[in-house]
Amino acid sequence: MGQEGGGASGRGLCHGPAGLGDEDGLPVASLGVLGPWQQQGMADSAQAQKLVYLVTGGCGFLGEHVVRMLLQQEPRLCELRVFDLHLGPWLEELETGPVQVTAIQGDVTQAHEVAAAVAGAHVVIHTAGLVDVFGRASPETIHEVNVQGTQNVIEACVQNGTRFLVYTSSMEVVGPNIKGQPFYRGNENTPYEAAHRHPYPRSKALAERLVLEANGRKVRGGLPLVTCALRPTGIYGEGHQIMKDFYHQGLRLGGRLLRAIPASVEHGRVYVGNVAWMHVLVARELEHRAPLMGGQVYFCYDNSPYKSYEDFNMEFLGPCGLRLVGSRPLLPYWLLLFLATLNALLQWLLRPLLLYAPLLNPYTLAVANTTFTVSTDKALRHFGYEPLFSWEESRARTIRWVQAGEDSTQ
Ligand SMILES: NC(=O)c1ccc[n+]([C@@H]2O[C@H](COP(=O)([O-])OP(=O)(O)OC[C@H]3O[C@@H](n4cnc5c(N)ncnc54)[C@H](O)[C@@H]3O)[C@@H](O)[C@H]2O)c1
Ligand SMILES: CC(C)CCC[C@@H](C)[C@H]1CC[C@H]2[C@@H]3[C@H](O)C=C4C[C@@H](O)CC[C@]4(C)[C@H]3CC[C@]12C
Repeated sequence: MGQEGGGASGRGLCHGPAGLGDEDGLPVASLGVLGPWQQQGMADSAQAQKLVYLVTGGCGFLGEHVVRMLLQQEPRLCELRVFDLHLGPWLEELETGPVQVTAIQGDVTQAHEVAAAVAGAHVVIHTAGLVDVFGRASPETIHEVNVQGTQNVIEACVQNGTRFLVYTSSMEVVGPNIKGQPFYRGNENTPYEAAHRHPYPRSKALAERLVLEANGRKVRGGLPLVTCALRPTGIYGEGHQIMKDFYHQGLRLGGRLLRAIPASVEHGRVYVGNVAWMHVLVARELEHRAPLMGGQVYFCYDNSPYKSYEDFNMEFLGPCGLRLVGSRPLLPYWLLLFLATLNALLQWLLRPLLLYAPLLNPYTLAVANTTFTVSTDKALRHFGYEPLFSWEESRARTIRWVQAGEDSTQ
């Protein structure tokens, strides 16, 4: 991918918020996008292309879906900036088209890099984050990326006159909490004691609070910032690495996975395409419904069935040839907890020598073993959200992706 110095190219075509100028300083690469079908859609639209969007973490699992969804579903898009620590090779596949796609390699912990990327953007969708519940990164690093990174994004919006900020939060901002209390098909108003010890949910909760408290702050030019936060449950779909890990583990075990969690424990899941669609809709509607939506949180939901983590995975892994052995957990809970604790101890002991970060640890066991599901229509009431993909389609797409055996989401 070619890289350019200086400000993001293509901005001359789009007008920044309140006519603010751009800043220089980041390595960027401009990529035209949109297939012919999308271009047709644009031609049909009477709306002028004028908006500049920035997606942080745009090369991650969710971020890539948000980027592709914006290109398909946001006809007013003029420039789409994709900001990530690691730019994905798939960006290169995007062809020249009416929307300018600008790839920006940058780090959210570096305030000047974020400010340069935000300059001239109308809307920021902040999905970048360090998703680590396995002890791969230090608590300090998780805090720096998730909390300081989010603060940098907010300040960049304020400095640059960018008025609309959508933050990808997480269900873990609420729970499961350290007491392992169930949250059964709750909504945004369901009382629940949100108490965290783990660095990841703690960082997401702090970052979410920063975003919500920033709602109403005056940005450059004097208008108020409008923010909101989306809280996905466990996301699945094309690009979901943990699903692939379970698939390969099952293949290694001769086509079997061993049940560890009771089937009665419900774990909330949502299809990545619907999460992306919800981000696009929120970003679009924030301007018109600022008094209603500003400072609000929304769980991300769709029609995926309520099941245990393992039973849900079998909806995809079953058709790929795997079998879940046991109608009840094959190991007693106390033994699983012992193994999880042993893993944590080994991680700590081995840390000076190597990184030992298995999927099973006391925290992941608690999350998988505690009912946490949502049932709400807040997003429908506030901004007309309905899932774009049915459960059948979400399932079929995910199965196709697991079977394809590649890492691309397409
Ligand atoms: N995966 C889930 O089930 C889930 C559920 C709820 C919420 N979320 C949230 O959704 C967001 C995206 O998660 P994901 O599952 O796509 O994770 P991911 O790791 O696939 O994507 C995160 C992206 O952020 C980028 N990033 C990390 N540190 C960065 C930095 N310092 N500067 C710039 N970019 C950086 C990564 O390179 C990556 O591309 C995260 O904020 C996460 O907390 C994820
Ligand atoms: C006990 C073992 C059999 C299974 C271990 C599974 C474990 C790795 C899974 C279970 C639940 C998963 C989390 C859940 O889906 C929701 C989220 C929220 C999101 O913000 C980040 C990812 C995360 C924590 C999932 C990580 C993997 C978990 C813990």
